[in-house]
Amino acid sequence: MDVTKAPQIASLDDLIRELYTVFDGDEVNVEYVHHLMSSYKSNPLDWKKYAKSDRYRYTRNLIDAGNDKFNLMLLCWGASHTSTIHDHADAHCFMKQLAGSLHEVRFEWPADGGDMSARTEEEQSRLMVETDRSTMKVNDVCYINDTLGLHRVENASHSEGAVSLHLYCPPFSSCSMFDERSSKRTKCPITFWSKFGERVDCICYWYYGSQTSRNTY
Ligand SMILES: N[C@@H](CS(=O)O)C(=O)O
Ligand SMILES: [Fe+2]
Repeated sequence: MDVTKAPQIASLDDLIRELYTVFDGDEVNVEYVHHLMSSYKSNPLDWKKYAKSDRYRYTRNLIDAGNDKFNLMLLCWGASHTSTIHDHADAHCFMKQLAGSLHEVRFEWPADGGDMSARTEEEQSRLMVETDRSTMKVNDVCYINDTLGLHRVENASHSEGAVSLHLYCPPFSSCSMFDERSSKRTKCPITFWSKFGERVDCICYWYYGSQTSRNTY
Protein backbone atom coordinates (compact mmCIF):
# COMPACT_ATOMS: atom_id res chain seq x y z
CA MET A 1 0.00 0.00 0.00
CA ASP A 2 1.67 3.10 -1.31
CA VAL A 3 0.27 6.46 -0.17
CA THR A 4 1.23 8.02 -3.52
CA LYS A 5 -1.16 5.57 -5.22
CA ALA A 6 -4.02 6.02 -2.76
CA PRO A 7 -7.39 6.78 -4.37
CA GLN A 8 -9.25 10.08 -4.10
CA ILE A 9 -11.57 10.22 -1.12
CA ALA A 10 -14.45 12.50 -2.03
CA SER A 11 -16.98 11.44 0.59
CA LEU A 12 -17.46 9.52 3.81
CA ASP A 13 -18.77 6.59 1.73
CA ASP A 14 -15.53 6.61 -0.28
CA LEU A 15 -13.56 6.53 2.96
CA ILE A 16 -15.57 3.60 4.32
CA ARG A 17 -15.15 1.68 1.06
CA GLU A 18 -11.37 2.14 1.20
CA LEU A 19 -11.23 1.17 4.87
CA TYR A 20 -12.89 -2.17 4.03
CA THR A 21 -10.18 -2.80 1.46
CA VAL A 22 -7.36 -1.81 3.81
CA PHE A 23 -8.62 -3.85 6.75
CA ASP A 24 -9.23 -6.92 4.64
CA GLY A 25 -5.71 -8.11 5.45
CA ASP A 26 -4.26 -8.74 8.90
CA GLU A 27 -1.64 -6.00 8.86
CA VAL A 28 -2.53 -2.40 9.61
CA ASN A 29 -0.55 0.12 7.61
CA VAL A 30 -0.79 3.08 9.98
CA GLU A 31 0.70 5.58 7.54
CA TYR A 32 -1.72 4.57 4.79
CA VAL A 33 -4.80 4.71 7.01
CA HIS A 34 -3.65 8.08 8.37
CA HIS A 35 -3.35 9.28 4.79
CA LEU A 36 -6.88 8.08 3.91
CA MET A 37 -8.34 9.77 6.98
CA SER A 38 -6.55 13.02 6.05
CA SER A 39 -7.68 12.82 2.42
CA TYR A 40 -11.32 12.91 3.39
CA LYS A 41 -12.40 16.54 3.83
CA SER A 42 -15.15 17.03 6.36
CA ASN A 43 -18.56 17.60 4.80
CA PRO A 44 -21.39 17.88 7.34
CA LEU A 45 -23.86 16.61 4.72
CA ASP A 46 -22.01 13.26 4.87
CA TRP A 47 -22.17 12.83 8.62
CA LYS A 48 -24.96 14.93 10.11
CA LYS A 49 -27.33 11.95 10.36
CA TYR A 50 -24.91 10.35 12.84
CA ALA A 51 -24.41 13.51 14.88
CA LYS A 52 -26.63 12.76 17.86
CA SER A 53 -25.56 14.66 20.92
CA ASP A 54 -26.34 14.82 24.59
CA ARG A 55 -26.17 17.85 26.83
CA TYR A 56 -24.30 16.07 29.64
CA ARG A 57 -21.56 14.07 28.01
CA TYR A 58 -19.85 13.37 24.69
CA THR A 59 -21.68 10.72 22.67
CA ARG A 60 -20.32 7.76 20.68
CA ASN A 61 -22.29 7.11 17.49
CA LEU A 62 -21.42 4.03 15.45
CA ILE A 63 -21.24 4.64 11.70
CA ASP A 64 -19.87 1.31 10.51
CA ALA A 65 -18.87 -1.92 12.28
CA GLY A 66 -16.30 -2.78 9.57
CA ASN A 67 -16.96 -6.50 9.33
CA ASP A 68 -15.66 -6.86 12.91
CA LYS A 69 -12.25 -5.65 11.72
CA PHE A 70 -12.74 -1.99 12.66
CA ASN A 71 -15.25 0.42 14.17
CA LEU A 72 -15.85 3.83 12.65
CA MET A 73 -17.74 6.25 14.87
CA LEU A 74 -18.72 9.87 15.19
CA LEU A 75 -18.24 11.54 18.54
CA CYS A 76 -20.26 14.64 19.43
CA TRP A 77 -18.83 16.95 22.06
CA GLY A 78 -20.93 19.62 23.72
CA ALA A 79 -19.35 22.81 25.03
CA SER A 80 -16.78 21.96 27.77
CA HIS A 81 -17.27 18.19 27.44
CA THR A 82 -14.16 16.09 28.08
CA SER A 83 -13.27 12.42 28.24
CA THR A 84 -11.53 10.81 31.22
CA ILE A 85 -7.87 9.78 30.81
CA HIS A 86 -8.05 6.39 29.08
CA ASP A 87 -6.23 3.73 27.10
CA HIS A 88 -7.37 2.13 23.82
CA ALA A 89 -7.47 -1.56 24.71
CA ASP A 90 -4.45 -2.45 22.53
CA ALA A 91 -6.19 -1.11 19.43
CA HIS A 92 -5.04 1.37 16.81
CA CYS A 93 -6.89 4.66 17.20
CA PHE A 94 -7.18 7.29 14.47
CA MET A 95 -9.05 10.47 15.24
CA LYS A 96 -10.07 13.13 12.74
CA GLN A 97 -11.60 16.50 13.53
CA LEU A 98 -14.84 17.09 11.60
CA ALA A 99 -16.17 20.27 13.23
CA GLY A 100 -15.06 22.66 15.97
CA SER A 101 -11.81 22.12 17.79
CA LEU A 102 -10.58 19.71 20.48
CA HIS A 103 -7.53 19.49 22.72
CA GLU A 104 -5.76 16.17 22.97
CA VAL A 105 -3.73 15.81 26.18
CA ARG A 106 -1.32 12.86 26.45
CA PHE A 107 -0.12 11.16 29.61
CA GLU A 108 2.47 8.57 30.57
CA TRP A 109 1.30 5.19 31.76
CA PRO A 110 1.56 5.10 35.55
CA ALA A 111 4.67 3.12 36.55
CA ASP A 112 2.55 0.52 38.35
CA GLY A 113 -0.10 0.50 35.62
CA GLY A 114 -2.57 2.17 37.99
CA ASP A 115 -2.83 -0.93 40.14
CA MET A 116 -3.53 0.28 43.67
CA SER A 117 -3.19 -3.09 45.36
CA ALA A 118 0.57 -2.96 45.86
CA ARG A 119 0.67 0.65 47.04
CA THR A 120 1.50 1.79 50.51
CA GLU A 121 -0.59 4.38 52.33
CA GLU A 122 1.76 7.18 51.16
CA GLU A 123 1.59 6.01 47.56
CA GLN A 124 -2.19 6.19 47.23
CA SER A 125 -1.95 9.53 45.46
CA ARG A 126 0.19 9.56 42.32
CA LEU A 127 -0.49 12.36 39.88
CA MET A 128 -0.64 11.37 36.21
CA VAL A 129 2.25 12.83 34.20
CA GLU A 130 1.28 14.94 31.19
CA THR A 131 3.61 14.47 28.20
CA ASP A 132 2.05 16.42 25.35
CA ARG A 133 -0.83 18.66 24.42
CA SER A 134 -2.10 19.56 20.97
CA THR A 135 -5.05 21.28 19.39
CA MET A 136 -7.05 19.55 16.68
CA LYS A 137 -8.57 21.79 14.02
CA VAL A 138 -11.04 20.75 11.31
CA ASN A 139 -9.56 17.98 9.11
CA ASP A 140 -6.56 17.34 11.40
CA VAL A 141 -5.86 13.66 12.10
CA CYS A 142 -4.03 12.16 15.07
CA TYR A 143 -3.05 8.62 15.96
CA ILE A 144 -2.55 6.89 19.30
CA ASN A 145 -2.11 3.38 20.62
CA ASP A 146 -1.24 2.09 24.08
CA THR A 147 2.50 2.02 23.39
CA LEU A 148 2.36 5.80 22.74
CA GLY A 149 0.61 6.47 26.04
CA LEU A 150 -2.78 7.53 27.33
CA HIS A 151 -4.89 10.54 26.53
CA ARG A 152 -7.81 12.72 27.40
CA VAL A 153 -9.75 14.75 24.85
CA GLU A 154 -11.27 18.10 25.79
CA ASN A 155 -13.61 20.52 24.12
CA ALA A 156 -12.09 23.67 25.54
CA SER A 157 -14.82 25.87 24.13
CA HIS A 158 -17.50 26.99 26.57
CA SER A 159 -19.90 27.86 23.77
CA GLU A 160 -19.26 25.70 20.69
CA GLY A 161 -19.74 21.98 20.13
CA ALA A 162 -17.26 19.78 18.29
CA VAL A 163 -17.45 16.60 16.20
CA SER A 164 -14.72 14.00 15.65
CA LEU A 165 -14.44 10.81 13.63
CA HIS A 166 -12.78 7.84 15.37
CA LEU A 167 -11.50 4.68 13.79
CA TYR A 168 -10.52 1.75 16.04
CA CYS A 169 -8.92 -1.45 14.88
CA PRO A 170 -9.73 -3.98 16.24
CA PRO A 171 -13.05 -2.84 17.76
CA PHE A 172 -13.26 -2.83 21.56
CA SER A 173 -16.09 -2.51 24.05
CA SER A 174 -14.19 -1.77 27.23
CA CYS A 175 -11.08 0.20 28.10
CA SER A 176 -9.24 1.45 31.16
CA MET A 177 -9.82 4.84 32.71
CA PHE A 178 -7.31 6.57 34.98
CA ASP A 179 -7.94 9.01 37.76
CA GLU A 180 -5.73 12.06 37.21
CA ARG A 181 -4.82 12.57 40.89
CA SER A 182 -4.26 9.00 42.03
CA SER A 183 -3.58 7.34 38.62
CA LYS A 184 -5.93 4.58 39.78
CA ARG A 185 -6.95 2.36 36.88
CA THR A 186 -10.56 1.26 36.43
CA LYS A 187 -11.81 -1.01 33.67
CA CYS A 188 -15.00 0.39 32.11
CA PRO A 189 -17.43 -0.85 29.49
CA ILE A 190 -18.06 1.68 26.74
CA THR A 191 -21.28 1.86 24.79
CA PHE A 192 -22.88 3.54 21.80
CA TRP A 193 -25.39 6.35 21.97
CA SER A 194 -26.60 5.51 18.46
CA LYS A 195 -25.84 2.93 15.80
CA PHE A 196 -26.14 3.52 12.05
CA GLY A 197 -28.03 6.76 12.64
CA GLU A 198 -30.58 5.30 15.08
CA ARG A 199 -30.60 5.99 18.80
CA VAL A 200 -30.07 2.78 20.79
CA ASP A 201 -31.51 1.85 24.16
CA CYS A 202 -28.33 1.52 26.07
CA ILE A 203 -27.05 1.18 29.53
CA CYS A 204 -24.52 3.96 29.54
CA TYR A 205 -21.66 3.75 31.96
CA TRP A 206 -20.31 7.16 32.70
CA TYR A 207 -17.08 7.52 34.48
CA TYR A 208 -16.49 10.60 36.59
CA GLY A 209 -13.20 10.74 38.45
CA SER A 210 -13.49 8.13 41.12
CA GLN A 211 -16.99 6.81 40.60
CA THR A 212 -18.86 5.10 37.82
CA SER A 213 -22.56 5.75 37.48
CA ARG A 214 -24.86 3.55 35.49
CA ASN A 215 -27.65 5.28 33.65
CA THR A 216 -30.41 3.62 31.72
CA TYR A 217 -32.18 5.53 28.94
N1 LIG B 1 -11.33 6.98 22.85
C1 LIG B 1 -12.51 7.65 23.33
C2 LIG B 1 -12.75 8.97 22.75
S1 LIG B 1 -11.46 10.07 22.97
O1 LIG B 1 -11.55 10.80 24.11
O2 LIG B 1 -10.32 9.71 22.36
C3 LIG B 1 -13.74 6.79 23.04
O3 LIG B 1 -13.67 5.92 22.18
O4 LIG B 1 -14.78 7.02 23.66
FE1 LIG C 1 -9.33 8.07 23.05
